[in-house]
Amino acid sequence: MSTTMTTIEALDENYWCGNNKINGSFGTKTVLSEDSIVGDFDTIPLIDVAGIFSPQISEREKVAAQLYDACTRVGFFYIQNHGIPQEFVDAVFDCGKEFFDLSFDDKMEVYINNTPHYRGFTPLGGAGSPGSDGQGNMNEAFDWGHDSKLNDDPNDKFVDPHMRGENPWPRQLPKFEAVLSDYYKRMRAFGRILARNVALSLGLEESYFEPLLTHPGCSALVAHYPPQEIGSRKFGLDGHTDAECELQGRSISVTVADTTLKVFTILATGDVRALEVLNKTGHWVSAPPRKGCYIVNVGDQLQTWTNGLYVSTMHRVLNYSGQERYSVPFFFSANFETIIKACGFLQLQYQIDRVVRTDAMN
Ligand SMILES: O=C(O)CCC(=O)C(=O)O
Ligand SMILES: [Fe+2]
Repeated sequence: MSTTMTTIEALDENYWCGNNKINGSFGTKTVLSEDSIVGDFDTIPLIDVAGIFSPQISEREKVAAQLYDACTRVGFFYIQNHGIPQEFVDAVFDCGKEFFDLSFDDKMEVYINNTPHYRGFTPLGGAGSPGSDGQGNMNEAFDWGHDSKLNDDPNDKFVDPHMRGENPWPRQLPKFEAVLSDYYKRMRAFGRILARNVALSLGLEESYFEPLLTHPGCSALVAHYPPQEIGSRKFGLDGHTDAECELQGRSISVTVADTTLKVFTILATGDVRALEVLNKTGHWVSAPPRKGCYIVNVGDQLQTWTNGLYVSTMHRVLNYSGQERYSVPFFFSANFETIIKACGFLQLQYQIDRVVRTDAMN
């Protein structure tokens, strides 16, 4: 096995498949209804994360306890008081809108398939499973991620030819690269702090993940979802978890090469409601934007690291709002060459958890 790829190791038979899937493959959970419901939004917790910046361990522990609760029960949570100024977010949205307003030919100059490392422009309908009209998801997007200019690790020896590569920037928009690069650096810095609190929430040393986050293969995208006809059975983005384990149409479930997996996603939603999260009873619950908040969700890496204790929950986008929608997910990932495997301590922990739950049911 090469050490220049992100790998999910085969999981032991006690691996619990979260609420959605087995060993990283999609969609084993039964969806009881295709229609969304106006859900109880309290089921997606709101966490004030100001305490993660506190020098006092008691403050950090208070946040960690809430993270534990949200990540084990839901896999999604809102965060407020995250310290990222709104103008940084707005600037990325503005750049995204300018980009999507370019002509199709201009956008195609940075076509994603012109790079081997998944960067640049995906046209409307160009990703996801094609429907009866041959079109995929009803969104267009621009992806960017780790490259030599964004790297902040002088010891980064990662040389994989597939994920290692430069971002193609649109020549028509002079500020685009600077704005998206600034945002990337800020979100990576925030992700590293949040990862310390995730470690604390798991009863690990706060620095536990740090050696794996020195040149993390984070990526981000700005997406545009045009309004969809109500009731149309097209998706803005079809049901998925944040694994992105798909390469050239092949779904890869156990060993994942040439792609990055997500530890967690930090999503700026804009102000248009369209995101839906599959809750534990198999219903799609709307997750509306909340002012000043990001939505964070557990990705497949974290689900694997925690042996399924933290759940990577399925979600989708349906834009029935009648408005143009934009969103900016930032996918926080580990170093490309990290081998992702469930930690022994957490395997034990989860087995104990499961015994307790079984006892409680009897
Ligand atoms: O735009 C959204 O609300 C969600 C986007 C998303 O789930 C993704 O890009 O993985
Ligand atoms: Fe997602």
